[in-house]
Amino acid sequence: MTEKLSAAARDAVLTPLLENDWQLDGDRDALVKTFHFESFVDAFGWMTRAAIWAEKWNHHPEWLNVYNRVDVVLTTHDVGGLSSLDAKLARKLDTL
Ligand SMILES: C[C@H](O)[C@H](O)[C@H]1CNC2=NC(N)=NC(=O)C2=N1
Repeated sequence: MTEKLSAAARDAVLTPLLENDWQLDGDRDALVKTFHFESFVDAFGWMTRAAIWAEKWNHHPEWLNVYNRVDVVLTTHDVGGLSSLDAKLARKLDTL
């Protein structure tokens, strides 16, 4: 069962991500980050790799691709805010 990140867990989980260019959208309790690539093909290839992990974990990003840029929003719709799954997916997106 996915649960919202507790107040106690938030700092430890979110601090490394915020230090790696993720930002908090406080209105939606979401993590947001823009990824830049050399080309559309690079961007779309990265999205394809990300999509495989998202499907494997049944946790899916909201994202917008414009040419070589991908704007990503991570939040957990089922709980109305951030869960550990968002942090897990954020860390994966940073490594792909
Ligand atoms: C029914 C299905 O398991 C759920 O809707 C999953 C699918 N992917 C999801 N992705 C995200 N980001 N949040 C969710 O709450 C979510 N829930």
